[in-house]
This record gives sequence, structure tokens and C-alpha cells, in this order.
Amino acid sequence: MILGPKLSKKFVEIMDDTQVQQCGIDLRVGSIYRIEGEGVLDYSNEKRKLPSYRKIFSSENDIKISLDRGIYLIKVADKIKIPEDMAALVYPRSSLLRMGCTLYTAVHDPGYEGYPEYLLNVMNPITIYRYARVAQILFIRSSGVVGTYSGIYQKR
Ligand SMILES: O=c1ccn([C@H]2C[C@H](O)[C@@H](COP(=O)(O)OP(=O)(O)OP(=O)(O)O)O2)c(=O)[nH]1
Repeated sequence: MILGPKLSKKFVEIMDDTQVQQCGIDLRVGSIYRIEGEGVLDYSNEKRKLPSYRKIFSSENDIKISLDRGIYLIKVADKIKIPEDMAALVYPRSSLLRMGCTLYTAVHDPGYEGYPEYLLNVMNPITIYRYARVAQILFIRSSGVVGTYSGIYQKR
């Protein structure tokens, strides 16, 4: 079952009710990075290596950024905390899609806490203002959960 925002509001540190949607909570842009260099991914994570990220925008310090076509990493400005019996899914805002851009997102695990990062694909140039709402998070109550998230992205 997807939780409505009356309940899920407790799990996102939002700025104000503009972020509250009918079924989920909008997430704001925090920082944007260029991805530089190669990543390495294996089965056990022994060889896992993230590429380098060069920060090109921060909602704290900058007013707006114009992005050319390309791939960027985006870190959200809102801290989220997933309860131990829930997972969360994040979708791009449809306005972002209508502008020719999208976010690629993965599963948010039970117990995860932090400022998530998503892949931003700019297929048509876009200007993004500080703290623009770019995504929407949906919380899903989950049964039969095995443990809670404690990987390298916890509390980042
Ligand atoms: O698009 C996403 C999806 C999830 N997360 C956060 C929440 C999630 O709980 C955590 C780890 O995600 P996942 O388990 O998919 O990462 P992994 O690559 O398997 O890392 P680990 O080995 O730490 O599990 O990262 C993001 O920042 N971005």
C-alpha cells in the first residue's frame, strides 16, 4: 500500500507544504554534479569504485543553472528517513519529462536515511532554479522485510 502524504510527511524533512502532493512528497534539488571518469562494479562489491563527481551547482550558493544535454548526478535537498517496514520509490516530476529531461532512480531501502542521489538525463536543455522540485517520493508499506539498509550510502 502506498502511504498518503498525511503519513509520509513524517519521513521527509520538507521546507513547506508546496512539496505535499496528493499521494507523495516532492523532493527539491540540492546539488548537481558532473560525472567524471569510470566506475567499477563487480559481484561482491570488493572492486566497486565510484567515478569522480564535480559539483557544478548548489541550491545553497547558486540561483540557477542552465544545463546542456548530458548526464548529471543530482543530490536532493530534503533529508529522508525510511521506516523499517517501508520502502520508497521516486519518480521524476512530469514537468521535468515534459521539458525533455528525466531522472533515473532505484529502490530506497527500509532503514535508509540521508539525501538520495539520482541520475539526471538532460535530453533537451533546461534551466533549473535553486530548490526546484524535481521528483516525487512514494512510501510503500512492506511486509516480510529482511533487515535494514546499512550500506555505503547510509547517512550521506
Ligand atoms: O536512486 C536512488 C535509489 C536509492 N538511493 C539510496 C537509498 C537506498 O537505500 C540506498 C542504496 O541503494 P541500493 O541498495 O540500490 O544501492 P547499492 O548500489 O545496492 O548499494 P549497497 O551495496 O550499499 O546496497 O541509496 C539513492 O540515493 N538513489
